[in-house]
Amino acid sequence: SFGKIIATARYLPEKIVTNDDLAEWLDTSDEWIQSRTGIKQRHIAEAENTSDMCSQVAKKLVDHTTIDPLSLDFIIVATMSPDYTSPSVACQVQGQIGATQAMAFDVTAACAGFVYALATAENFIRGGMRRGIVIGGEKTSKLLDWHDRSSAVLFGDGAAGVLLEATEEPSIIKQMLRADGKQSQALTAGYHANKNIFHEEAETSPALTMDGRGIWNFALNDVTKSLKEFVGEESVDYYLLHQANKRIIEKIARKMSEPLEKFPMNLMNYGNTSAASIPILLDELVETKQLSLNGKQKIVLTGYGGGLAWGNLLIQL
Ligand SMILES: O=C(O)C1CCN(c2ccc(-c3cc(CO)ccc3Cl)cn2)CC1
Repeated sequence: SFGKIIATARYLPEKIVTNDDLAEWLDTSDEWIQSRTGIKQRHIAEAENTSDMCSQVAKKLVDHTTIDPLSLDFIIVATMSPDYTSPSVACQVQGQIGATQAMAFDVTAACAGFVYALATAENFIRGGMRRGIVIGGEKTSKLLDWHDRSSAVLFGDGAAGVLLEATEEPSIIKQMLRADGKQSQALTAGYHANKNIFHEEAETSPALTMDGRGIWNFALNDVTKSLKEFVGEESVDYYLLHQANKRIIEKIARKMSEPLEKFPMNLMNYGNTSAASIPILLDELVETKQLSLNGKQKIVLTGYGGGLAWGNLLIQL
């Protein structure tokens, strides 16, 4: 069997923080942020943690499809901002929705996480599993240095995901997963103090660090080159790229010699939601009926970011 996306759902925390809000304590401006990133606002979770947002997504997927949670074989959550290292967010979600027959684990691949997780789920279905949930969820706001204007303005919180079911026709027809660990320091977050009773290491800040230039070049070179090879002569209706930066997406569209209309963007409303960015965009496109889950349209999902990791999926919806 093959996996088919049966339903999509998203959850954004209520609080909206605008560029002007950030300018109240950061030396930045709405003009700078919008012109350089395309971002106008972002949602920031307050009391809710990553597992709470992911559980909301799982609840929506179960409620909208009226499936029995006990019929779920797997729950996979892609996140770089888990509540804990143990238990996984996926296990927390599994408990919240009572899907006690499902195996559950997290995937850590930063902004490529959802693509890695969906490819992993497809492989489980090809291996015999029948139904599962794949979620990308982030609360990067708890990892940021909120006084570093170069990174604090870029990120937002949120979660979104899909319900995947076994069918006879292939839908996720091609996958490519890549990594370049030599550039692992280009985006770091959540470093755990490396100390125990026997060894003390100089304290390193756990705050997110980003080599913007390094990731920018990686996106325009490695990611774009892979995307060109991956797509080949396929005719693609929509490219759902990780929503990191408006100018990057425009440059990739040009390098692909494809019209910008094929590269929908919602980063202006959410900022960079890391592993949640692609499923949030997918759910919005389904909601506005630009995409329908009836097997006609061909889309490509492209995640790229910390690791460095990146990946492409070609899906006939
Ligand atoms: O000065 C400027 O114009 C700055 C230059 C640096 N910028 C960047 C650089 C890299 C990213 C980025 C981040 C991730 C992590 O999810 C993944 C993919 C990308 Cl391409 C986002 N913004 C912001 C505007």
